[in-house]
Amino acid sequence: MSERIVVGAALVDDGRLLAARRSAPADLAGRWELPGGKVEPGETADAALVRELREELGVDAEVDGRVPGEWPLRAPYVLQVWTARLRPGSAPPEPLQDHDELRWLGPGEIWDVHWLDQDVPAVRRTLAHLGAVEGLISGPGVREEPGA
Ligand SMILES: Nc1nc2c([nH]c(=O)n2[C@H]2C[C@H](O)[C@@H](COP(=O)(O)OP(=O)(O)OP(=O)(O)O)O2)c(=O)[nH]1
Repeated sequence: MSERIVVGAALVDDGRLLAARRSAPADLAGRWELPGGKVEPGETADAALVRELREELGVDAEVDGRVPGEWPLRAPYVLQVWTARLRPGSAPPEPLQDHDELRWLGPGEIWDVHWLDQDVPAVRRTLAHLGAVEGLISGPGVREEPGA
């Protein structure tokens, strides 16, 4: 079967990254991820991300660019990450669907949440990308991932 893309948002606001705690399915519930979802047939990745963020979080977001790389999830899915921001006037994110808690993580807090195992390399790469591209997130306050 050909691979199917799951898009995750590195939604950044005021130098903080949004993490979302999954409420389902049972084997993923309680673990933290980048909000997003599956790209539907005929849909572009960035359109899928804007749609998922509206459905899941109730926000009006715009996508900036893709974090280089692709991370395997349960076959046939792979995770791609795009940086995104809230449009002016957007409602603040709320856990409307798929999640039961949200956290804006500052530079020193990124590894305070229990990310899904498969998200850890994607989050690590995202931080490096955000630091390089926008000077966001990374900086003297960033603590190393435990055990990295
Ligand atoms: N959104 C998202 N999903 C992830 C991440 N990491 C990870 O393993 N996944 C998995 C969980 C799900 O099995 C799958 C994405 O499914 P989803 O439930 O978020 O997608 P969706 O909104 O399109 O859901 P659906 O109702 O159409 O199944 O990818 C991540 O960082 N973000």
